[in-house]
Amino acid sequence: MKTALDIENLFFGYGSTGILRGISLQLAQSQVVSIVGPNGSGKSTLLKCLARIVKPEQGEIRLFGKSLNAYSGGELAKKQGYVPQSTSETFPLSVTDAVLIGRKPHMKWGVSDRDLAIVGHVISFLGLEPLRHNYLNELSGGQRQKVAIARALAQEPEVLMLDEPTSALDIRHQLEVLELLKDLSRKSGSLVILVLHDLELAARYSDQLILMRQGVVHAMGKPEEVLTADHVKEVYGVEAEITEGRLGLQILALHPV
Ligand SMILES: Nc1ncnc2c1ncn2[C@@H]1O[C@H](COP(=O)(O)OP(=O)(O)OP(=O)(O)O)[C@@H](O)[C@H]1O
Repeated sequence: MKTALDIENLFFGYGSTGILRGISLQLAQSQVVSIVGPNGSGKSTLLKCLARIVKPEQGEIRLFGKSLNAYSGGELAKKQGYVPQSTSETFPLSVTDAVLIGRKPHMKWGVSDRDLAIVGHVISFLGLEPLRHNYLNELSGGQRQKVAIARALAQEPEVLMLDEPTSALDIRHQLEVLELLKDLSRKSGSLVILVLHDLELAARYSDQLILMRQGVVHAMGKPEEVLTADHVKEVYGVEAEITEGRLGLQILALHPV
């Protein structure tokens, strides 16, 4: 499988505080990769570096073989999409218009029939049809989160990054969104990178996990290789029993160590 992202010896800090400390990864297309790890371990910061929201102090990120810095804003927006952790957008913008913004990198002279078709498709795919004329400020937190995901999907990026995309969703919508993202990676060959806290859902829907601890990659690989009782203890400081369940790994967190 073709490498989509190649990250080499990445360092980043806010001010003088080092946050990411020498991260190297190669991520191929057509898969779901989830970044997991405790609060403050640098998951969102890593995603922000990959989305070029913040600039690493040291190291190199290559997207399809080309330095991330060498992409123009327009080129980058066609290749990758990013959904931040929380979206507090309350502009007086309808759901349809908000999703249509995702098509902007592809528009030439205006909105095409194809743009409208993609927007309509994504809206119905995410079950937002009944809300399509509603304004963002009339939506619940979970509905707004779905609109942010819909916009990123409408962008049709080859690399889609989502920071805790299911944090505001109920269990049914969590499953729906994660199924949809997995499907996208399979059908369109996209690389989907998620930051997730729920280890069981991460294991179930991801091809690979990146387990972070204090700004470094503690372990990376298939979910069953990464989510071992030893790793959970080392990284989260929790004694856990991990078993193979019907739908994937089941993690019973016993007590802090
Ligand atoms: N804008 C900022 N300015 C200064 N420090 C920051 C900023 N954003 C994050 N940090 C710090 O960087 C560290 C890593 O934060 P980051 O958000 O990447 O962690 P995370 O693993 O995503 O955490 P969480 O699971 O709590 O969302 C934390 O110690 C945080 O306090």
